[in-house]
Amino acid sequence: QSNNVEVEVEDKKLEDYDIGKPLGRGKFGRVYLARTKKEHFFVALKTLFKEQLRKDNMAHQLRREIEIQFRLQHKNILRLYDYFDDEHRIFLVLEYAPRGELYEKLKKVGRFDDMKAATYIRQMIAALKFCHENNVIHRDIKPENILLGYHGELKISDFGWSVHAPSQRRNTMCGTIDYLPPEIVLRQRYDHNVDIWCLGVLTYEFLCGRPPFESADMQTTYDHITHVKFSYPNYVSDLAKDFISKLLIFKPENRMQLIEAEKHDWIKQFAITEDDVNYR
Ligand SMILES: CC(C)NC(=O)[C@H]1CCC[C@H]1Nc1nc(Nc2ccc(C(=O)N(C)C3CCN(C)CC3)cc2)ncc1C(F)(F)F
Repeated sequence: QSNNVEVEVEDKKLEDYDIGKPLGRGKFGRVYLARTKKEHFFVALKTLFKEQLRKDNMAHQLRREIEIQFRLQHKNILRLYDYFDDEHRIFLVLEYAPRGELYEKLKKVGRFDDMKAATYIRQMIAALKFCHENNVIHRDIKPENILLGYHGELKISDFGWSVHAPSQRRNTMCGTIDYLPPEIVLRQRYDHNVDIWCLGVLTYEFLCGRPPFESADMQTTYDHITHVKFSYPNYVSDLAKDFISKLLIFKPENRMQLIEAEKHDWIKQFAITEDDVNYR
């Protein structure tokens, strides 16, 4: 007969961790470097105040972030290992990204060259393909949501805005509108192609140090987005322009799909893959 082995999965709790230095502040709470007492495994501990979440009506969004990030396991998607709560706070046990925030790097150097940008974009394509295969739209791709792993590899995070495709955004937007595609600005139905548009905006920002539709006031930004009105600085290579112009297309169904994007010459010529790096 089968000997039913009781697998004892102990739920992690706050006392299972040594709390280290604060890594910074997230949208809804502080983030600390932490380490499991038993395995000495480093994690990022994100603390969220229940009162704050309730006031900002963000509990459903947090539930969705937990459900999605807990399930999606991919090397370019920041892992959510566990979550638990106490009387006033919710704790997310997230993957620690040792090389920090990508937008810090971008701000420090101003803009990336073709090789750096294409290497990051190739990893973003892999992560988005995985999300879309799992019927998840991220909807909030931007440099602020990208962290860097031990080897400098890209890790997207912050699935707070992600949903299952297709959907209609309910919550009001917070933060920058630079990354919004026309169909969301015009409050129409949208699908996974919103992430393709954001990939174009992200590529442009990597190469130029600012997003393509950025302007002094929101109304002008809206108009530039809905008319797809943008121009390239003269240092942007022809291959990069060709790549971006196939993503920033008004009609969602006319945008280049991820399987074509990963085979585009700009990626093939400039992206550095692991095989290029690992010596035979
Ligand atoms: C995606 C989301 C929108 N972003 C966030 O949540 C942010 C909000 C706070 C920090 C970050 N969250 C995370 N950060 C890390 N690693 C990390 C971050 C910053 C540094 C760093 O450069 N400093 C401390 C430097 C050290 C030097 N001084 C000068 C500046 C700060 C080094 C490593 N791993 C996991 C997370 C996560 F996501 F799991 F919580």
